[in-house]
This record gives sequence, C-alpha cells and structure tokens, in this order.
Amino acid sequence: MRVDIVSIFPEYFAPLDLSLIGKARANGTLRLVVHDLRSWTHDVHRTVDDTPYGGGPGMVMRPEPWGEALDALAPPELTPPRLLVPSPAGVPFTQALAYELAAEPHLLFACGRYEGIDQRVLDHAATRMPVTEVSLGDYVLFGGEVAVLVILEAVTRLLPGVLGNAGSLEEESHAHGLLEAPMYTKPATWRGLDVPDVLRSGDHGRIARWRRDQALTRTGQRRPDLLAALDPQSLDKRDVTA
Ligand SMILES: N#Cc1ccccc1Cn1ccc2ccc(-c3cc(N)[nH]n3)cc21
Repeated sequence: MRVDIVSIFPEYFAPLDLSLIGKARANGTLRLVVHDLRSWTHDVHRTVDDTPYGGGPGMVMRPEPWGEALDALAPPELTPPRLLVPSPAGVPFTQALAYELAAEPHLLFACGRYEGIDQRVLDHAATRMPVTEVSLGDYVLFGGEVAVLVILEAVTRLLPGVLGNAGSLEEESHAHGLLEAPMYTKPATWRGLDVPDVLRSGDHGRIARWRRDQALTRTGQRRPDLLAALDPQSLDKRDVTA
C-alpha cells in the first residue's frame, strides 16, 4: 500500500518510524511519504492560510497550495488515490472503514489545520478521485495529524503480514461487531484475584462460549448501540439462551 500524507507539521509523523508500522515501511508492505504543504507555496512567508469569507473566528487554509499538492500527488496519468480528509464533520471512522481502506492501493491524507481547508479543494478533488471526510469522534482536535496517526495504525495492522498472529484479528474488539472478552495471563492468582477457572480448564469449546458470553455482556453494558446493530443471524441460538 502506498500512503501520502500532506501536512504543515510533517514532524508529527515521526512516530511512524516506530514499532510495527516502522517494520511495515522497512519491508515494503507500507510505502509512506510525508509531505510539507508549504512545499507548494511560492511567497516568502510560505503562507497557507487566510481570513474566512463571511467573517468568523480563526483562519482557513488557502486552496492554492492544496490544489498544487493534490495535482502533484494524484497526477491524471496515474490511478487516482483515495483522498482522506480528517474533519469534525466527517463520517465516523470505524473498524469497517478501516478494513475498506486496508484494501485500497493508494491513500492520500490531507491534514487540515486552523478552521479547516477551503471547501473548493475537496469539491475539486472529488471531480477526479474518491474523497472521504472522516471523523474520529464527536470532539474537536487542533488538526488532522492525530486523526491520521490513528487511522493509519488501525489500517496498517490489517495489512497482510503486519500482525504476527492473524488469529488475533479474528478475536479482537469490533472484529465481529462485539467488544472483546476480558483477557488474563499468569500468575493464576494476583493480589488475591484469580483467573476465571474456565480459562484454565483446557476445554476450548467451553472457553469459546465463555468468551462469547462475556463479549455479549460487555457489549450490552458498554455499547448497546453495537448490539442493536448486530445482524440477528450472527447471533447463534446459544447466544440467546438465558
Ligand atoms: N476542520 C476543522 C475545525 C473546525 C472547527 C474548529 C477546529 C477545527 C480544527 N481542525 C482543523 C483541521 C481538522 C481536522 C480534523 C479535526 C477533527 C476531527 C475530529 N474527529 N475532531 N476534530 C479538526 C480539525
């Protein structure tokens, strides 16, 4: 997968040299390049923002540098990338969207700052590539960089070979639309607290049922919205027995 990120704070992405994302870049699974938006400015002050039409607080990112950056990174002769623009006004970022993005050959992230990017940048880009404004949640960040770090981590871990044990993808939270069951490791007793006996029973069928029950209980308690969204077909008959 190719990933391009455009930001006025390219140093925000230094963490992408670390850990499993760093390994994915080193082995070629992830070809990631971070670009400084100011590379596409031409004035002595390298200006990227201006006052908003219609008045209001703060500044808006100018369209010209963004237009030149997207022209350079998504030239008409190449297959267009999918443009992702973090925004408080975006669609929710979910595990389902992470899987969708993990199947894309080329992602292009536009990190806004100030009060956002001039809308015409997104409108013009949408005439030649898929554009998705994406939100991490109902709160407001300073800019898109933190959101891109989150999205990239969620997407990269889904790429083939990045996670050592692919099985762990199957059982984790949101993999089946449920929160995952509680996890335990040694010692069997810690500060007077025991690991549930079933997990030490060696009965894998019983353990799987216990984990499923725990996942359903947790999801019902913490995220009833997820439970409501579950396809009833995905709940086997044992899930509904009292
Ligand atoms: N836009 C905007 C905006 C609008 C009003 C006030 C502050 C900002 C700051 N900002 C500039 C870029 C940008 C990118 C993503 C987020 C963002 C995403 C989520 N889920 N929360 N916040 C915020 C961003």
